[in-house]
Amino acid sequence: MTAMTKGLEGVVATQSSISSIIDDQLAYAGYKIDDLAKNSSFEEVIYLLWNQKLPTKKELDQLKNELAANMELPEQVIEHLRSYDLSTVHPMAALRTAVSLLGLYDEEADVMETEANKRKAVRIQAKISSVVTAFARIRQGQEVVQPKKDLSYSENFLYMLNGKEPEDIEVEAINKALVLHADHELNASTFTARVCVATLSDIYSGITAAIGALKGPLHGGANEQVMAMLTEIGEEKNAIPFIKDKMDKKEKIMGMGHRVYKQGDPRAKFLKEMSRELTELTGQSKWYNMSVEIEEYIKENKGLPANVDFYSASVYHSLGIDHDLFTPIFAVSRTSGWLAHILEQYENNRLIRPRAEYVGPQSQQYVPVENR
Ligand SMILES: CC(=O)SCCNC(=O)CCNC(=O)[C@H](O)C(C)(C)COP(=O)(O)OP(=O)(O)OC[C@H]1O[C@@H](n2cnc3c(N)ncnc32)[C@H](O)[C@@H]1OP(=O)(O)O
Ligand SMILES: O=C([O-])CC(=O)C(=O)O
Repeated sequence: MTAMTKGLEGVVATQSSISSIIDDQLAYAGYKIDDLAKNSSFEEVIYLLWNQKLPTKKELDQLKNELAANMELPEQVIEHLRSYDLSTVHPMAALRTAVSLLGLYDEEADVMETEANKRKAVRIQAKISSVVTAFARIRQGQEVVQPKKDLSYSENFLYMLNGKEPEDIEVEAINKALVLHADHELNASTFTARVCVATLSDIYSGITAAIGALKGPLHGGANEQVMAMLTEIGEEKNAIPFIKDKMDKKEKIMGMGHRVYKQGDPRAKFLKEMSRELTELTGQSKWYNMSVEIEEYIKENKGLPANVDFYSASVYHSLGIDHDLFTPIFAVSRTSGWLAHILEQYENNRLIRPRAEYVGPQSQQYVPVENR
């Protein structure tokens, strides 16, 4: 057996052609994230991740149409969302449950053939944003908004969330955020998805498991925590004393640090710029200013860079999105990467089953319960 590495740091656990992090640069199927963030639609990125090539116009149009055509949720799923205790259920828990439930209404859920899995990938990607937006509206006591077939994925997301067609700047921000969060090599939730389906379990189980992993605050859940921290800080003048105090108590600063990037997360600069623009536009620059102060302080004193979750918080806040929907938006985007990895895993599968180094007591003598 090889030596144990805590948290599997640095362990190469699979081969993949979907995304790469080389010299702190992220690329999807060889295309730099900088180029994709500037030029791509989310639908184009979905196609790229699933096929490892950019689509032709015809292929892109076909995927866009298929996604728009599959966004509507089964009525039973909407009814189920209505049945939750809406005052306490976290949207990530609702999403995790609803995706599992969607599998019950997909006749092909357990058909393990490649083409059926690709069809399910389209259906899951299409419906995931409808689940998030339906839940968000139901808990506000609002009607569920049905998607429009002529809108893009990002437009439909905002339309279904807010019940009105979005402004260009909102669409641009959401599209960029979806592109930037879509895939990230073997992060914890993607690894979870691959472990799950490597048992030859179904695609809905893989996505449900991945949502559970993304929910945690050390992973996707950090973006909500960043906004909670900024809200608690309240004013720019409080930022550094607050952070100093947290560091003295050895508490982690959410949105800072990364397992792989030690110099900087290449996605963060795009979110930082969006945060600057959007907070200025909404007259709420304090969120951006505070974030910059925290980023600089942590970099200087702890050598840690901001990760993708840090500035996404003030971006989504500026778009008027509820804070507990930040991680579900991450999930909507990352579903495209999870699905790509699940399809790749099925194509070249082997059970994922590492070993544990046993450190507990050995050679214990069994004592009957009445003598203990
Ligand atoms: C999309 C994403 O998932 S991006 C990550 C989102 N998560 C967060 O933002 C949560 C905050 N960040 C963290 O908890 C970590 O940086 C992680 C989980 C992202 C990476 O963790 P790891 O690679 O396991 O690093 P680990 O937690 O072992 O930290 C190493 C050292 O840096 C410190 N450190 C790491 N992150 C932070 C942080 N955010 N704030 C303060 N200190 C930190 C640790 O306390 C530790 O210090 P020590 O050696 O003095 O004990
Ligand atoms: O790769 C990671 O460990 C976390 C991350 O940044 C992501 O999933 O986008």
